[in-house]
Amino acid sequence: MSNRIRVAVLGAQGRMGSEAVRAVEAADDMELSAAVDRDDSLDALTRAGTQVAVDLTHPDAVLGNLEFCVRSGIHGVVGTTGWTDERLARVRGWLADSPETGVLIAPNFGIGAVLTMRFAQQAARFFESAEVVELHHPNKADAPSGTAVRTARLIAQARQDAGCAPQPDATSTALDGARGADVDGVPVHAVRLRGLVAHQEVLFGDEGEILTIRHDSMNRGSFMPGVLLGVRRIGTAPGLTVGLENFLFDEQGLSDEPEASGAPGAGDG
Ligand SMILES: NC(=O)C1=CN([C@@H]2O[C@H](COP(=O)(O)OP(=O)(O)OC[C@H]3O[C@@H](n4cnc5c(N)ncnc54)[C@H](O)[C@@H]3O)[C@@H](O)[C@H]2O)C=CC1
Ligand SMILES: O=C(O)C1=N[C@H](C(=O)O)C[C@H](O)C1
Repeated sequence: MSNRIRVAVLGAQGRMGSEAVRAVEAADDMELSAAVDRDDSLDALTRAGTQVAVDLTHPDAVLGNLEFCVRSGIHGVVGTTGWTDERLARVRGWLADSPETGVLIAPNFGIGAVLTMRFAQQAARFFESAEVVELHHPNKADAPSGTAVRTARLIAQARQDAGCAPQPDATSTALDGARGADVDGVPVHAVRLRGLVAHQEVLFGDEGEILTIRHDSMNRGSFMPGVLLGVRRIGTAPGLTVGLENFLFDEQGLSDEPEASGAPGAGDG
C-alpha cells in the first residue's frame, strides 16, 4: 500500500480548488482521493480512504463539510473564510469527540501574507495609528477578507498588550463605511476591483513617518506551497490550529517571537 497522503479537495471546481487539485496531483508524497464540488456527496471522501480534506468552498458550506470530515476522522486543511468565535467553538466541539483528528484553519496560505501579519504584529506598538487596506477580485464573497480581519486583530492585541492608547481619529461626521470596518479599534478597508487577485497593505503612522507593509498574491499558485505544508503537517497536529504560522515558523526553525497566533478570535479567517 502506498504511503502517500490521500487528499480530497472540496470546492474542486473553484478558483482555489482547481489549483489545489493540480498541486496535490503534482506532489510526490500525495495522491488525490476525491475532487468534490457543490452537490457532490461527501461519502466519496470516506469511500476513497481520504486522510486529509482541503476545504476551499464558501463560508456557507465549510462548517457542514468540516463536521462531516471530523466525525469521519478525516483531517481538515481549511482556506475558506468567514470564521467567528462561535464557529471556531463548534469545530473545537467536534474535535473534542475525535481527539486524534486535526484541523488547520489558515486565513491565508501565502508565505508572504503570513509574514505580513507577523511583521504587522511586531510593528503595531511603535505607531500611534494603524489601518488595514485589503484589495481583491470582485468575485470574492466576503468583506473584509479573512486575512485583513486576522491582521487587524493581531495588531489590536499587540497594541493592547503594550498598553497603547486608542488611535487618534477626530472624525465626527462620516458617510456610512467611509472609515471602513472597525475590527477591535483598527479600521479595515476593502477594495473590490477587476484585475486584482489578493493584496493587502498595512499602514502605520506616527509623527513624521509612515510604515507601509504590502503583500501581493499575483496568482493562486502563490497559495499552494502553504496548502501542501498544511496537508503534510496536519496529520501530526491533533485539535484546532489557526494560522499557517504555527507550522511555517516551526518548519523554518524561526523564532516564534512575538507570540504566535495561539489564541484565535472572532473573524480569524
Ligand atoms: N486561505 C487562503 O489562502 C485563501 C482562501 N480563499 C478562500 O477560499 C474560498 C474559496 O475561494 P475561491 O476559490 O476564490 O472561490 P470559488 O467561488 O472560485 O470556488 C468555490 C467552489 O466551492 C464550490 N462549493 C460551494 N459549496 C460547496 C460545497 N458545499 N461543497 C463542495 N464545494 C462547494 C463552488 O461550487 C465553487 O466551485 C473563499 O472563502 C476564499 O476567501 C481564497 C484564496 C486564498
Ligand atoms: O477570496 C480570496 O481570493 C482570498 N481569500 C482569503 C481571505 O479572505 O483572506 C485569502 C486571500 O486574501 C485570498
